[in-house]
Amino acid sequence: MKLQDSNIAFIGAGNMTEAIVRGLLDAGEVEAGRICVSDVDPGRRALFSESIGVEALEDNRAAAESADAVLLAVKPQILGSVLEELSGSPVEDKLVISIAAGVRTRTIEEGLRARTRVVRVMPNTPALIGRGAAAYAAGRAATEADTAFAAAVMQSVGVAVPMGEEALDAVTALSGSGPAYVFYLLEAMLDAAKTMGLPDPESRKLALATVKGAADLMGESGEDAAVLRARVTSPGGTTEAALGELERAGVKDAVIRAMHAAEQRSKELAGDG
Ligand SMILES: NC(=O)C1=CN([C@@H]2O[C@H](COP(=O)(O)OP(=O)(O)OC[C@H]3O[C@@H](n4cnc5c(N)ncnc54)[C@H](OP(=O)(O)O)[C@@H]3O)[C@@H](O)[C@H]2O)C=CC1
Ligand SMILES: O=C(O)[C@@H]1CCC=N1
Repeated sequence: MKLQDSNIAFIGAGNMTEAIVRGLLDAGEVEAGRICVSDVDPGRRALFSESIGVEALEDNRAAAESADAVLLAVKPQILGSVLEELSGSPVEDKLVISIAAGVRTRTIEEGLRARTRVVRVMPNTPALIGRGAAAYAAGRAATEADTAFAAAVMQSVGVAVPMGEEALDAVTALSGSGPAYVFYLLEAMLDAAKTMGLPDPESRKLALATVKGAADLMGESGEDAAVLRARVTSPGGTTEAALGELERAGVKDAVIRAMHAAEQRSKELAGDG
């Protein structure tokens, strides 16, 4: 099954579906006519049909039945009811890709059929601009072609790496939730810049270039974060003063605790926390 020749249905047309669909369309990987979404919210359906230009239905079964691959993108807490709705339909014989945090491929197989081909993916929202980071793992009945298809969807909106399913809770904590940690840091940096009297548009430009530049420097140099941090930190200088505050406030430990909390929450959403 080739990505360009396939019809994809997204069940749940929320933030993550919007990021992936807009990312796929912008990348020119899939024609709008091959994408259908379904959602309970008329406002979301209107956004997809009117602004994004793809079919948007209220009926999950109808959306899924006309597709070659069905991407489950509702909240983990309501995935069970959506699986009930889809069970006994032709969806059970299609490739099912789930992006729901925590929910195991086995749970989806049990909700549909043991031989339903399931691939679980953990994406993130920068997929919207083709800069997503995703990891994926195959269920018991998924073929290599199925895994390749899910990988192709995610690679067309960013980087995608295969992982054992047992790693996906940790991946969720790292890259699934990760953009929020960076936005949190940016919020704080920009709040501080404002209190120092810096003008908004310039602060935003400088802060974004700093975060992107630091990430790219680490990627291109291949150096560890600690080495690059040391190169910024002149003895007795400004960075040392700043990092001292971060250390005293226990920020590094808090980030570590935050990621463990996200991983734990992913396990709880799976029902085995
Ligand atoms: N946002 C992110 O960064 C990431 C999200 N994910 C996963 O993606 C999934 C979706 O997350 P996200 O897009 O943020 O969530 P959203 O809440 O933005 O989107 C879910 C959408 O599904 C709708 N919905 C609710 N019930 C049904 C139903 N029975 N049938 C069809 N649609 C329904 C919701 O409507 P309403 O709001 O009215 O309930 C909402 O529009 C989650 O499982 C999450 O774990 C994974 C990685 C990253
Ligand atoms: O917060 C969440 O549960 C989802 C999964 C990863 C990012 N957003």
